[in-house]
Amino acid sequence: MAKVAVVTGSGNGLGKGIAHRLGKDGFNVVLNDINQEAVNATLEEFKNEGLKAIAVKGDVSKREDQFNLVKQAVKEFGQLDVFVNNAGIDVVSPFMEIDADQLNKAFSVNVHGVVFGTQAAANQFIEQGTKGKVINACSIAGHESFEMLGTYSATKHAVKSFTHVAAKELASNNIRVNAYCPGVAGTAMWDRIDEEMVKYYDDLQPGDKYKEFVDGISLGRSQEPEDVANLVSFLASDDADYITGQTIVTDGGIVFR
Ligand SMILES: NC(=O)C1=CN([C@@H]2O[C@H](COP(=O)(O)OP(=O)(O)OC[C@H]3O[C@@H](n4cnc5c(N)ncnc54)[C@H](O)[C@@H]3O)[C@@H](O)[C@H]2O)C=CC1
Ligand SMILES: CC(=O)C(C)=O
Repeated sequence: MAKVAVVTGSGNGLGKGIAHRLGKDGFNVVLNDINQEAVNATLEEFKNEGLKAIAVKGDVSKREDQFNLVKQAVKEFGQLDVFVNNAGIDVVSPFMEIDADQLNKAFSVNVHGVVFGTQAAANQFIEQGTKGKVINACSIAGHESFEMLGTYSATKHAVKSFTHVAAKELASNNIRVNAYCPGVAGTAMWDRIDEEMVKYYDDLQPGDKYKEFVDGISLGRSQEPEDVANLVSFLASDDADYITGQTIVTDGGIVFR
C-alpha cells in the first residue's frame, strides 16, 4: 500500500514543491491550505500529472482543523505515514515596533500550528501502531536571529525547541520528529518580506533587500522549492529512520552550524 503524506500550507511555495516531490516519490498526498483557491489549483495540477492527492482546507493554528486534516487523510487513504508542518507566515518589524497583534498572529500559525499538527499526527501514528514521521518547517532564522525578523525568528527558535522535545518524548512510540531549515527562497513570503523591509530605508528600491540576502549565499543563487523538497524527501524516507530531533539547514551556505 502506498504511504500517505500530509503537507500543510501546500497551496503555494515550498509546501507545494515538497508535496509534489513526495507525490513523485510515490506517496498519496494530502494537500492543505487556508487558501481554498490555491489548494484547489494545486490539486488540479497534481491530478493532471497523475499524482494521487486530495485537498483539505484548514487553518493550522486551529487544533480542531489539524485533527480534521488527519481524519480526512485517513478516511481517503486509510493511514498516515508522514506529516509535514510546513505552513508558516512572516512578520517584518523593527524590535521597538513589535506589537501584540504581530506576536499573536505569528506564534499562532508558526508555533501553535506545529504543536497541534504534531499532536494530531502522533495521535494517529500511536493509534495505528506504526512508525511515523513529523517534519517541521524551521528556518535559518531558527538558528540565527535576523534584524527586522525578530518575531519570525523567535517563532522558528520555538519550532526548533518543539522539534527537540517532541523527538525525545515520541521516540518510544517509533515516531521521528525532524525539521528542515531553508535559507532564502523566492516565494511569495520573500516578496512580502522584501516589500516590508525596504519601506524602512529611503535609499532602497523593491527587490533590494531580497538581493542583499541572496548576495550573501555562498553557493551564489537563491533557493528553489526543489532544494528544500530534496531534504524533506530524504527525511520522509526509510533512509532517515535513524535520525530524530534534528533541525537541518539547507541554505546554500548562509549560516554555518
Ligand atoms: N521562503 C523562504 O525563504 C523560507 C521559508 N521558510 C518557511 O517555509 C515555510 C513555507 O514558506 P513559503 O512557501 O516561502 O511561504 P508562502 O507564504 O509562499 O506559502 C505559505 C503557504 O501557507 C499557507 N498558509 C498560511 N497560513 C496558513 C494557515 N494558518 N493554515 C494553513 N495554511 C496557511 C499560505 O496560504 C501559503 O499557501 C514557512 O514555514 C516558512 O516560514 C523558512 C525559511 C526560508
Ligand atoms: C523567510 C526566512 O525564513 C528567511 C530567514 O529568509
